[in-house]
Amino acid sequence: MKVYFITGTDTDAGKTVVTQAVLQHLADKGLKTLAMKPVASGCEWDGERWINSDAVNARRHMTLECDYSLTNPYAFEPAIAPHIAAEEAGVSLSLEGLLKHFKQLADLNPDAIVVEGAGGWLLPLSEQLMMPEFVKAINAEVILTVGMKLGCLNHAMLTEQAIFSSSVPVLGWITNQPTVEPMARLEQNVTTLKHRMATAHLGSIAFDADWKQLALGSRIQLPD
Ligand SMILES: Nc1ncnc2c1ncn2[C@@H]1O[C@H](COP(=O)(O)OP(=O)(O)OP(=O)(O)O)[C@@H](O)[C@H]1O
Ligand SMILES: C[C@H](N)[C@H](N)CCCCCC(=O)O
Ligand SMILES: [Mg+2]
Repeated sequence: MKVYFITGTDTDAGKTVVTQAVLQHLADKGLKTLAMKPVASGCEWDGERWINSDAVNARRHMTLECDYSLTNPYAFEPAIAPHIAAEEAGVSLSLEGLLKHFKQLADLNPDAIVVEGAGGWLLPLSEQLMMPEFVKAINAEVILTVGMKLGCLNHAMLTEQAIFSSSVPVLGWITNQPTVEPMARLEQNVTTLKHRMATAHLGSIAFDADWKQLALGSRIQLPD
């Protein structure tokens, strides 16, 4: 079983778009997939539970089925830093708790699990725990979403270095245009990244207001 962890240069970089593209790419290859958004802040009450739109979207693109609570075991209402949302909700986020839910997904025997982070790479989950510890524990390979805006060169290189420092393998990076107007000199910035990043450019996703309805699997390439 392969595990992909989708991180980004920042919140709003396009991790959810890239998560969709990765799930579609794997489905196009005929693989059995499940999705996980382990910790989500920014949720809506559906009458029974807190629901997060990233998790809902990812679930549309996985090929196996599971209960919502396995995709998104920790869901908090306010769109704030998750460790603060958890503390306010009286929830203690622990590595054991996260791994228990991940194992329930793995027990469904998928070929791949695609996990979307929250925010950027160095995300606190509690006073003791940071997201990279979970990523390492689930033996994930990281895909870095680079949200193409001014400042992204620094953020992309810093993030790649930080992932290396966490001793977690990086598969590569995907460029995403999160705004209708592309950043100035978009192509030159991509060229600079290709020159400066240590890992592979796995694809690029253009802005499209209808991205949720699009087949994005062919926009990226993942090694087998
Ligand atoms: N390629 C794109 N085309 C159209 N809209 C996009 C694209 N990429 C991002 N957006 C828009 O930008 C916003 C942020 O993107 P997204 O939700 O994927 O970010 P994220 O990195 O997943 O953030 P979070 O940390 O909240 O999970 C969304 O509202 C999305 O609709
Ligand atoms: C609410 C937002 N859209 C994300 N889900 C959470 C972003 C957390 C960022 C934490 C930080 O690095 O400051
Ligand atoms: Mg997201």
